[in-house]
Amino acid sequence: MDKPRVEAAVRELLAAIGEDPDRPGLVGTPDRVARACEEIFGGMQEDPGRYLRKQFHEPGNEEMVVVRDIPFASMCEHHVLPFMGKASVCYIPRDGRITGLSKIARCVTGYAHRLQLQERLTSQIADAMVRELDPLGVLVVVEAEHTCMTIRGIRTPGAKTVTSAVRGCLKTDSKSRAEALRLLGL
Ligand SMILES: Nc1nc2c(ncn2[C@@H]2O[C@H](COP(=O)(O)OP(=O)(O)OP(=O)(O)O)[C@@H](O)[C@H]2O)c(=O)[nH]1
Ligand SMILES: [Zn+2]
Repeated sequence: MDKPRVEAAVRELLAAIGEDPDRPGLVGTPDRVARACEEIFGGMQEDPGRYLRKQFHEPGNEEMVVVRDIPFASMCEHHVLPFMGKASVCYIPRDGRITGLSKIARCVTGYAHRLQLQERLTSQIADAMVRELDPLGVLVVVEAEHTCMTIRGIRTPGAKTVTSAVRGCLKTDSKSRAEALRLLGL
């Protein structure tokens, strides 16, 4: 990220909305916003799938694993406003190829820290699981509230968007999928 350029843009935005960027309350704002951007968009400079490379081998284990309700905050690419919610990831390892549980949450956070669409965020998490673990199946469910729908526009606070991405046997085997959805509490 080009921090000086972000700072200049924020200063310009403040002026454009009719503010005085030099008033005492705002002098530090471009720097603060730029630092916030480094954090909020930090996932653009990394491959969040890399976290999943921390793996363990539990030979023969092909039992379902669920990490549920991982909180995240992301930014919608249409309005550059936050959308927040939780992601749940279910997978069935292939011959005991498992990853660290926290690494799944780190992967979610990494992809969330980009300008996103909820649908893309959901697919990217599922595809990273497939790429890094070659599991038998993956199901990702993301539920979020978009502030572009709550603080502006249609103004429907409480409206939730739910997206899913399904790969492998969880797509083809309805019994396994039903079990996954049960473990996800859906
Ligand atoms: N599919 C999808 N749409 C999103 C997401 N985040 C925001 N949106 C939508 O993007 C759309 C952009 O529509 P536009 O008509 O171009 O923008 P707008 O005039 O600000 O639309 P309104 O929000 O309806 O006022 C809106 O319907 C948003 O609700 C997302 O993650 N996925
Ligand atoms: Zn939006």
